Amino acid sequence: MTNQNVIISDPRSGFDSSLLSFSPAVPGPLPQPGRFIAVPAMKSFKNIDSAEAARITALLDSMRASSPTRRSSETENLKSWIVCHPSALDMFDEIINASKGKQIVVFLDYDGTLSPIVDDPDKAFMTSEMREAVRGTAKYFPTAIVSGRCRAKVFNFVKLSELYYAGSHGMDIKAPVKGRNYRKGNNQTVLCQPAREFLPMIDEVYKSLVEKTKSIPGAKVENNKFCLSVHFRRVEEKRWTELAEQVKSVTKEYPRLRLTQGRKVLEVRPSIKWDKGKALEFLLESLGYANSNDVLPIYIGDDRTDEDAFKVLRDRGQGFGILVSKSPKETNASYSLQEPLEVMYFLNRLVEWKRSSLQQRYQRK
Ligand SMILES: O=P(O)(O)OC[C@H]1O[C@H](O[C@H]2O[C@H](CO)[C@@H](O)[C@H](O)[C@H]2O)[C@H](O)[C@@H](O)[C@@H]1O
Repeated sequence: MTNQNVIISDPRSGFDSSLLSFSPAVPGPLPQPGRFIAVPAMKSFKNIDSAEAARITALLDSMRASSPTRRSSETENLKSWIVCHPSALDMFDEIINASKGKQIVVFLDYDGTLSPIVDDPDKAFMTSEMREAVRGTAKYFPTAIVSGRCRAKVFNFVKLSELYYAGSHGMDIKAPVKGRNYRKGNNQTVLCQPAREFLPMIDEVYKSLVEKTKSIPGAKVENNKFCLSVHFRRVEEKRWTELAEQVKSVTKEYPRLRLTQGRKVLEVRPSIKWDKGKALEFLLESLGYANSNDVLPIYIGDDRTDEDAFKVLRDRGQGFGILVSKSPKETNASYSLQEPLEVMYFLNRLVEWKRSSLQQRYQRK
């Protein structure tokens, strides 16, 4: 079916079951009937075929679900979820025990992990207390920020030159110029930009998206250098389908780009096999820990895109993924933290533990 209006249902509503087979590439929150009551059951799509309409619907549903509002009936679900994904604060001693004889390496997502989610992406500042916690962490452990934002923008928020930065979902990686000698005398800037050839295409698509979406109040297109974010957060929900259609009308001309979703955001990015998981592996290798048992990576993130990194850790059987979430989500992470404040507590505990164990070692000498 092409070039005609397609009526498609919410996958949970029971309409049009032929379209239920599409599932997002990454896991989402546990399906809970009745949870999406504000969502219209049917959406009307113009000028796109049914398969495409199903894909857009799935992306939008998945996007809604990644920023859910907690209802009292969900408290029970949360309790049972926590049993499988206990708080990293409660499991702190287990994490420390697992790190015996190993170098802890810390990976931190930015939005929703170090800074709270806010309406205006340009105002997602981290607190100075959080900055001190990250600074302390980097003093004792190699520490990387892994973000969907472009590297320069996330650096402007974090403002710590001693960190590794992987911007654009890991497609732009840089090590601190004066890197610390963790393992192999790494004092050079490591640079990895696997999507370089896409830069002109991304710029072109950015301009088209700005033009196409300018009539939709609240829509915002963010240029993250190797990828783009189209923000839905300040758009009236009844216009989300229209916005998604506009995005699709641009990206369908670029088969080498793909669409993924995050927290009230659609991301346009190159279809290359590179993601936050690959960035984590690249950074471990750069630090001299490829195929090594002497390392314990800890990755903390809140977003769908962080699942790629959680999965790498799970597949390697190494380290811990920690999901920042207040509601139950299907995840490859081992542990959870509820919000950025808890992330800060966790980082401070890591720092305190390391400081006191170094002190004890010094006193024994
Ligand atoms: O990988 P991250 O560091 O988590 O970046 C993912 C996206 O984060 C930002 O958007 C999200 O946070 C905004 C500010 O709180 C919020 O307004 C938006 O709704 C969220 O999706 C950032 O603006 C995007 O470019 C990143 O891709």
